[in-house]
Order: sequence, then structure tokens, then C-alpha cells
Amino acid sequence: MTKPIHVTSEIGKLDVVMLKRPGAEVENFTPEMMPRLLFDDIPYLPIAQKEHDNFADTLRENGVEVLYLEKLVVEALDAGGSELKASFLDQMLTESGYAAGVIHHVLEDYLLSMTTTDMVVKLMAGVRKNELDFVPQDLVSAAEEQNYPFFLDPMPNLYFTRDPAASIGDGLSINHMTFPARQRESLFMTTIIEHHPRFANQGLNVWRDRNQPGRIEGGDELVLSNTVIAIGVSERTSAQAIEDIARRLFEKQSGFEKVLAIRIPHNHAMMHLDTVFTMINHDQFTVHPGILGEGGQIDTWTITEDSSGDLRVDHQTDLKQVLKDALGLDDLDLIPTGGGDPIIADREQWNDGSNTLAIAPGVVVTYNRNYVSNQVLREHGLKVLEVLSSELSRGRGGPRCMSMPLVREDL
Ligand SMILES: NC(=[NH2+])NCCC[C@H](N)C(=O)O
Repeated sequence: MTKPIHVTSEIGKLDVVMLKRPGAEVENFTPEMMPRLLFDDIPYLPIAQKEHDNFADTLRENGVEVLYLEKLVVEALDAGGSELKASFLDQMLTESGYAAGVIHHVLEDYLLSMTTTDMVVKLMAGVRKNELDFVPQDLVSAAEEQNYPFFLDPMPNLYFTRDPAASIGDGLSINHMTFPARQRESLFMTTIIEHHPRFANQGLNVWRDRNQPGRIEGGDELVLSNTVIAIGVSERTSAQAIEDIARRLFEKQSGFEKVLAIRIPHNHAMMHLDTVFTMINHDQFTVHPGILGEGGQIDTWTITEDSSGDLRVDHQTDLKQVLKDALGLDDLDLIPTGGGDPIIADREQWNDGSNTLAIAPGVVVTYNRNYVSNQVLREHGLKVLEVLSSELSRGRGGPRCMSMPLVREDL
């Protein structure tokens, strides 16, 4: 029987995916908060929701079962009863900076008085100070945070379900996120995996959990085959975390034998490997030309296990050769974003032109605004399903970032 999480490639026919429809959290903040919340603009919510529904419909029309994060969290909490709801909230408040004290208790009373659905939606959307008939008197609140409008910040990046966790084989990594703006997000995944009837006690492997030191995010984790994973060394994922997950995958007999660490520039436009590089067919990839040096050079390290059980690390710089060796291919097609034109490539990469979601070998979902890259993909023989993108793209993520595959068919 297929496990509730089963992903042995980036391209096998997508059967089940988890999404998060953007909610109040994507507009519950001010321009001043944007850099800290990792947003470059504030989406217009009704349109963002329409666009997201268009994305979900496109997946459903192609035979994908779509699960929604909020619903899974609520079902998990309800399955665990009031004790779980209370301990989950306690953890969430602790991670939001209120481990104890008056504010902790006030927020606890406020949120526990809600239905589970309302509580979860509220936690995601954020809690403003003016919602409560309470003025905190502690020194931090009075002296430093008097004008700050929130008790609990919104979590606008939740619609990028790709990042807080990543499906790998019959399991997943539940991620220790880099920035405070996203760290609480992976607690939702832990709750689902431990308590949702569909996932709990199903023999799923948590290869690495959110408490491990060293940051890692799902946008950097690409399952290239049932034995090879590529992970970006990026703004969001550290070399330490990559060594750690490699060790665990090798030790726990996951079937994965090779981890390719690929170092990309550390900046906001390219925060994850999947913003510059995605697998779209057995032998085809998108790649943003801006990450490659002369002759297609980029630092990659192939990590394997040596005969004494230690990690072996081999450095190479020819991406094409590294991929051919790892995947046993004679040739492969690296398709440049924007067709390689430097202005178009940068512009379309900024709006996630390289961030494609493969739903079957050679079939990809992309943003319609990246019309040059989409045309190039078609010319390379791919089937391209375009989705609406004006507002969703403001969060700096595309179709791959907005989806967490749970089950794909084996190749
Ligand atoms: N897998 C991805 N590329 N995700 C994009 C995430 C974008 C989000 N605003 C962030 O900075 O975290």
C-alpha cells in the first residue's frame, strides 16, 4: 500500500498535494513590516484567492487530490481533543515570544474560547492588540512595543507550503526555518504528521525534525530520483543541515544514496534552489542563467557514504556533467529561463519563471506572466499549463513553492 507520503521524484505523476489558500494573513501587515515578513508588496487578497483557486482547479482537472493545510491542522487538533489543542497553543505562544506571563494567559483565554477552525485561522492571520480589551503593563510592552500593533504576527508565507516541510521517499523533513517570520510555520506540519488520522502512525519517517540545529527549507530540497536528492546551499539552507540530513538518509536506509549540494547566490530573489533550478522531465531542467558562470560552472558537492560509514564529499563545477552522472543520463537539456536573454531572464526569474511544478514527466504548471520562458519550454517539447499570477507572485514564490507534493507515482 502506498504510504500517505510517497515522493521518489520531482516529476512522477502528482497524485496528492497540500496547498494553503491565501487568507487574511497576506494583507494583515504594513509596508514597514514587509522586509521582515519576506514580502515585497501586499497582495490584493480577493484576486490572490481567485488566482490560487485557479491553481488548485488546474491541479484537480489534472487528477490531483488537493488537501488544504488549515483543514488538516484543524482535523489533527480535533482528533487529539482539548488537551492537544491546549498544548499546541501553548507551544505556538511560546514560539511567538510568550512562554509564560500575563500576555500568554490573555491570549490563551482568547484563542481557546474559539472553535478549532477559528483558532487556527486566527493564529495564521495574526492577533492585533486592539482585538483585546487588555493593555499590557510589563516593561517590554510599555517601553519598547507600545506602538507595535500585533501580539501575534501574521504568517503571510504560509501559502508557500513547499518550505516548512519536504516529502522525501516515504517520509519528510520537517524544517527548522531560517527567519523568525517563518519559524512557527513548521509547527503546523508536526501537528499534522503526529496527530492527523491520515498521517499519524502510518510508518512515515521524519528524516529530520524542526528541532535540529542548522536551517533548511523545502524550496532547497529536490528529489531528483529514488536515489538522488539535490539540496541548495542557499540563503535558507546551511551546509551543516545538508550534511545532517544526508547522514540520516544514509543511516536510516531510506534508499537515497547521493545528495548533491548546489551552492547558489545568497539573496532574496533566489532564496531557494527551486527559484533558479527545477526538474521538469526525465532529462530536462529549467535553470536561471544568472547562477551559472562561464561554461555553465557552479559549485556542487556530491555527498555519498564511504565504506566506513563516513560522508564522502566530491567537489565539481560542471552542473550538466554532475546531473548526468547522478542520474545515469547520456545527455540532458538545461532550459534557460527567459531563453537566456539577460533582461528577460532576470525579470521572469524575479516572478518565478524558473519555479515550475511538474505534475507528470514533461507536464508543468507555471505562472502565465512569464510568457517568454513558457514559450521556450513549449519549444523544448513540454506541455505548459499556465495559471494566473498577478497577485500571488508578490510573495516571491511560484507554482513549485505553493505546493507540497505528498504522493507522486513512481517513475
Ligand atoms: N520554495 C520557494 N521558493 N518559496 C518561496 C518563498 C517566498 C517567501 N516570501 C520567503 O521568502 O520565504
